[in-house]
Amino acid sequence: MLTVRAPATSANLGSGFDVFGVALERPADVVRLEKADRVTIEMTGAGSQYIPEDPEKNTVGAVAEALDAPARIQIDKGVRPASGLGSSAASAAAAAVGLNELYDRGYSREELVPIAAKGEAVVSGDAHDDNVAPSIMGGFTIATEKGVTQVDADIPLVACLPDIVVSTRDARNVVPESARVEQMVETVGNAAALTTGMHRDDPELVGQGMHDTVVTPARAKLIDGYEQVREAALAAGATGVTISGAGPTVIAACAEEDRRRIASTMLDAFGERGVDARVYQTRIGRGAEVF
Ligand SMILES: Nc1ncnc2c1ncn2[C@@H]1O[C@H](COP(=O)(O)OP(=O)(O)OP(=O)(O)O)[C@@H](O)[C@H]1O
Ligand SMILES: N[C@@H](CCO)C(=O)O
Repeated sequence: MLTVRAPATSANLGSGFDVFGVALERPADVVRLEKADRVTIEMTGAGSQYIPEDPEKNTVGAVAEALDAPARIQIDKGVRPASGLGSSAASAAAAAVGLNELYDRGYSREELVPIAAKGEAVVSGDAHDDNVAPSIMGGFTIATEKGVTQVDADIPLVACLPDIVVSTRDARNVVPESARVEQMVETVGNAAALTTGMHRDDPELVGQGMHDTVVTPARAKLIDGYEQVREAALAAGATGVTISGAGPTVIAACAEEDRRRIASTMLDAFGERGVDARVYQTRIGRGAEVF
């Protein structure tokens, strides 16, 4: 059997709604695949009891169909679904990379991004590239209609996942339909700062660029304790804090030496609201790996 490890991802990063994404060093999904006459899916791991094994409803089914690559697919979830950590995308990315190899289809990593995004369309209604792109290509990615730009970057991160479920579909329903020109100007500045920070491996600039006044405030209302956790993380030294993906994970950029303190502060802040949470001390990492 072929084994693929595909990382969790954090999309948006505040100012890059539906465009920016990063691969996380941890957690990750591990997917095993072997050729078969038809697609079958077996799920284990975090939250797997809530994920359908029906190929029509699981992200990997659409990927196998797009690649005309039927297989027995075993998914060990390291990334809980509806987390804002690109759970559905990690499985889709692993399937795209693994089936491409198993069936010798010859697609490049960049060409596999829209194929994996077909899996995302199964769960959220739209084919977003911003989670599958970093899960396949690693690093920091800028996904637009013209394709994906990838930058290797090294930024320490803390991802704090509360015991709250926010589906991408619900989080998209609260996104404002329009923004003021001043907000657009601010967003362009922040996105440019963040991109430059990624090139320089500069957590200060990345954190500064994570600020967003358009989408994040609307979504924050879906996450009990978001403001308190954000303020606590900033007070503990985080350079920027925002919602990861569609939430409920809250993600902070920081300097290496502050990461442990920020992680425990974020856990405590959720705890003070009576919300259980788990925390990943992580960093920007590699894309899907085949073993
Ligand atoms: N292989 C899969 N792994 C995880 N979730 C899956 C998979 N296939 C289908 N799903 C469904 O996708 C939904 C979770 O996806 P959703 O996009 O809401 O969360 P996410 O991927 O963690 O978040 P985000 O995209 O915001 O980072 C759940 O309803 C789950 O049942
Ligand atoms: N960019 C997407 C990521 C989740 O798929 C969103 O924030 O809705």
